Amino acid sequence: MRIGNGFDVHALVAGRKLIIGGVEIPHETGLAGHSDADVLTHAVMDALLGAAGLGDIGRHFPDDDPAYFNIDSLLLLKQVMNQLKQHGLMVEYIDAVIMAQRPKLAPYVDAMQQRLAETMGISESRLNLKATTTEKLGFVGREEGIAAQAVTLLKETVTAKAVQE
Ligand SMILES: Nc1ccn([C@@H]2O[C@H](COP(=O)(O)O)[C@@H](O)[C@H]2O)c(=O)n1
Ligand SMILES: C[C@@]1(CO)OP(=O)(O)OP(=O)(O)OC[C@H]1O
Repeated sequence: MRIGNGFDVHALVAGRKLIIGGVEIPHETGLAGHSDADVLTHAVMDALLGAAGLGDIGRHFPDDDPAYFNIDSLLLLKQVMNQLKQHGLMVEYIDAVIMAQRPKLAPYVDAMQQRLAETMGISESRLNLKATTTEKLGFVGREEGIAAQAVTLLKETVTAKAVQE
């Protein structure tokens, strides 16, 4: 088993879409970034890459590369899953929390879970998503940004074990 954690923050600004976990959420502000700024998907990717010993998303998808301008982060997540497969790694479990003062995310959590699980090719039972406010404290509480944190366990497939031995 291998453990990984990922953390990401994006600023809330006017004139951008709010996309979290691949789901577009109606809101008066959205997340700023070079990509679609899907803060949850970024945290999940960083957790997966960390557990695989493959660095971080900035190393794989540089934020000055025009190829990633406004890109759908789910496409990047698919690429991360391909990397895991090549290294003989499978997702055992992912648990993640989104920190947002507003909007209320509970109505969208099931849809995010479906989108992420489908993109990763894993059962929804291997993924748990949560949301919390920060009780109006800090940059999240002032609605200046949204943060997300993910923890994952990866297991080695039989092929990977054979290569190691
Ligand atoms: N943006 C958010 C934040 C929280 N929730 C849900 O509300 C519950 C209580 O949040 P507290 O920060 O007051 O602990 C939390 O467990 C979430 O279910 C939400 O939907 N959207
Ligand atoms: C995926 C990338 C690609 O530019 O997305 P960004 O929107 O720049 O977001 P950030 O989390 O700051 O860095 C990760 C980048 O690799």
